[in-house]
Amino acid sequence: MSDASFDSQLRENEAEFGDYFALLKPRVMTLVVFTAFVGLLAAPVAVHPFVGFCAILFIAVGGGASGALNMWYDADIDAVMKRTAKRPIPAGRVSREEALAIGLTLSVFACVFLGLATNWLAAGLLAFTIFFYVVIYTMWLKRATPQNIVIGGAAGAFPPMIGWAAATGDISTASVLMFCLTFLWTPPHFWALALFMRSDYDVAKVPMLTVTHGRPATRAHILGYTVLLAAFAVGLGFTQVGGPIYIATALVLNALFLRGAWQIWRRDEVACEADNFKVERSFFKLSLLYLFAHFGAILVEAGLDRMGAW
Ligand code: HEM
Ligand SMILES: CC(C)=CCC/C(C)=C/CC/C(C)=C/COP(=O)(O)OP(=O)(O)O
Repeated sequence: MSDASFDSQLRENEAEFGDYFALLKPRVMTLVVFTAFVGLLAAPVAVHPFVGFCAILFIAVGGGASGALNMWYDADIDAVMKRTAKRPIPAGRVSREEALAIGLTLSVFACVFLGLATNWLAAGLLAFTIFFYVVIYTMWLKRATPQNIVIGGAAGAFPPMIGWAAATGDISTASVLMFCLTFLWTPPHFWALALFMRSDYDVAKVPMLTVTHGRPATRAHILGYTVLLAAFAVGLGFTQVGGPIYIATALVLNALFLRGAWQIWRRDEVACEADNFKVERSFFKLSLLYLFAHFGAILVEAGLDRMGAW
């Protein structure tokens, strides 16, 4: 990483509150926080609303802190990619040192206060998730292997387990199943984006699958993982996490997701260039709806179970 070149061009412009907030990757973290929220509420124990609120707040702060640390380390990559060039560090509004200080401070704050508000298993899982995203994914795998997001995706899959642990103080089969759902979802989610952003990663020399193995291989990987994900996601409906509403949701969304993956697999470069990756872009958007709806359905099923128990 070229510290000097970045630091010399930093602070050309004054930072505003929005720049510091942007360091926390708030848009991506919405879904991260939602899955943590579902993990917390799906757990079969009653959590005091104030404790639940604090738990979600500290998980959100921890997630945001990991985003700031990611931006601190990846400032060189972000500066050369069109999608990320306007982020606060490459745009020269926040320095790398500030991002590092904010990321570390908020990480410690979030883990300690989550521990105090709930329990130390949840705090330990949050600390491990931040470590995994920042050190294992960002500092190591992202620049080392095209399997970066398959392995690194584990980081994004932990939040429902953290939420569950915050409520119960343990790790159970149900929370591991929620982990697996997000883990299997991450590759199609990300590779769809990589298909229409390939030139960005090319320029930044990030060994994403699209760069190292090309788009046809990436399309085949998307289809393969989507089949695996669909089998798992529908199967989940027949476990303690699922139920009829979840199954109906999963059937519809997995049919749509499989159709999208199939269409992507059959596409050639000419068609992609002609419609500016329309199919890939809508598959990426569908991936967001997909995870949101699955976790939403898990939440509804948990609520119905509780009502049945009353
Ligand atoms: C290693 C795993 C992952 C990678 C590499 C990845 C990568 C990305 C990238 C590059 C974007 C575009 C962001 C931008 O334009 O700034 C994105 C968007 C997004 N990701 Fe992921 N993602 C991963 C896992 C997750 C997980 C686990 C979640 C949630 C549980 C998630 C939720 C989102 C959301 C909500 C967006 C849309 C943000 C927007 O509206 O702009 N991602 N992802
Ligand atoms: C609670 C907690 C600590 C949650 C962390 C959740 C987490 C690891 C989410 C990963 C999602 C994400 C933004 C990946 C981006 O990859 P990238 O960094 O390569 O993307 P970029 O190019 O947009 O920076």
